[in-house]
Amino acid sequence: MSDLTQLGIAAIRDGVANGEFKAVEVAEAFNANVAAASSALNAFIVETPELAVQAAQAVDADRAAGKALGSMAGVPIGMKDLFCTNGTQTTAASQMLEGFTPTYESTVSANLWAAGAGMLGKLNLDQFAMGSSNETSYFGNVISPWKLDDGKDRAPGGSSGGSSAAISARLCPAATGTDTGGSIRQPAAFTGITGIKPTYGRCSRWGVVAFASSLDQAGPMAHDVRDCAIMLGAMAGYDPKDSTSLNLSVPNWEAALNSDLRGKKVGVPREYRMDGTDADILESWDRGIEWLKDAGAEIVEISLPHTKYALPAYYIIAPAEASSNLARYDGVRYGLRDLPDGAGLQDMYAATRAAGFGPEVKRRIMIGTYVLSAGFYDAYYTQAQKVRTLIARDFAEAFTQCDVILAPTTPTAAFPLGENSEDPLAMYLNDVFAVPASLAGLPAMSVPCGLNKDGLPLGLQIIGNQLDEQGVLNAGLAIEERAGFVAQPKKWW
Ligand SMILES: NC(=O)C[C@H](N)C(=O)O
Repeated sequence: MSDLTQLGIAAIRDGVANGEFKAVEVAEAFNANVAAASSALNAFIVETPELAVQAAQAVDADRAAGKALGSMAGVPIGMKDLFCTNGTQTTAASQMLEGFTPTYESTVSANLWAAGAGMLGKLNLDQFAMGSSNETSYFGNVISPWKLDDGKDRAPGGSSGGSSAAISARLCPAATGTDTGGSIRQPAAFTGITGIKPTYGRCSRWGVVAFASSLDQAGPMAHDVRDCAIMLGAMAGYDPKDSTSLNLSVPNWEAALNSDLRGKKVGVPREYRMDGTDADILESWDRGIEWLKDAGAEIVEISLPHTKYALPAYYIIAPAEASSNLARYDGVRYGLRDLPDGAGLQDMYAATRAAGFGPEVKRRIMIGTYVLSAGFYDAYYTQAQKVRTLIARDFAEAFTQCDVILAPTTPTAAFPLGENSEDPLAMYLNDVFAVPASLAGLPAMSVPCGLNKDGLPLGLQIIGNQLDEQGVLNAGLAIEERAGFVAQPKKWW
């Protein structure tokens, strides 16, 4: 194989296991790509080439000794900088945590290392995972490798934009993401890669910097459905350290992949045909419906009547939880401390939080504090929780009529950087198709389905019932096989 960085997880794992190439060669090839793209794409906050090589050496040694290899053996990955990594700086892309080096490892990253993966570095993201374009990062925005002739820099999506950019530019074959309201799916759609948010509770949140704890879920981002199935299998599993972790065994999703959808019903939600959605996206949705029919599925129209309330409910619940979670950054325990001369404790809190949080994080803390305040709690927070229940019920009802749901991932393709940054509502609208599944805790995936008329990637979303990652992956595979998406960004970095 001439260019090892063109390979995904399955091909690397198999090639290392068969002795076609060494894990160290793979790590070095990706390290070289990371180094070459460092300043142009800004996808990594910290690069750890030595850790990638060390993990690969251990895999090569195990293979030479005839030991059994893990499901991710020899695969170097990028780690979203929201996962605590023992001994490597973890910042959540904030000034607040700049220089914070955890003394413990998140459960998900520990699971990946135990499966034989190695770390290429910590990936950039929107600050505290709040954003849809990566422009809220304290370390500067990631630039999507996808460029058009207009020469404009485009958003790689967010919040997992370092992950999406790095995978599509072949700086890593896969990366972790987290998804609170679209943060895996929207960046995957913007960059022509695949990403799945599993059922809430599948992956432990222990050691993941908290944003909105009732919504936050980790998941894999990779080139294709098989790679996502493999990596999710390595990430997931019961963890007594996370009280919302599901005490269930992890299915072998890869072994059960099957794109034959005969006997399956695919729901197409009427309410997702929304004004403001690009014509290209609506066309790709129609094509997706035809592909799933071709795979043997029966298409049924379904109704998710409370869809239009999902976005407002999300932008109440997520900030409410964020305002509570982020109260811990007080300058006392860890992270930044700003202490003006002669100041007291209150002044220290205020100065620390004023300096350490960026504008979007402050906006959400203020919204969250407002909707939780005594006079407004019932009017906003309680109402939003009721809406959340109705949305979950809509899905439960829909899944009596279909097995999986097909929808667009985003209303538009990747937008130029700066285009939405002055208008938070326009930015939030990007999440319109993603947040309903988040509020209901359902598994949902984005699969690339083609390019729009300008040449930018588009994604289709598959939403499944609770715990039915397999159904989501199988429908995703049926789309992937028919879309034949092989486009890559033209290399300019
Ligand atoms: N964190 C996420 O899932 C991204 C979403 N756009 C948000 O800003 O909340």
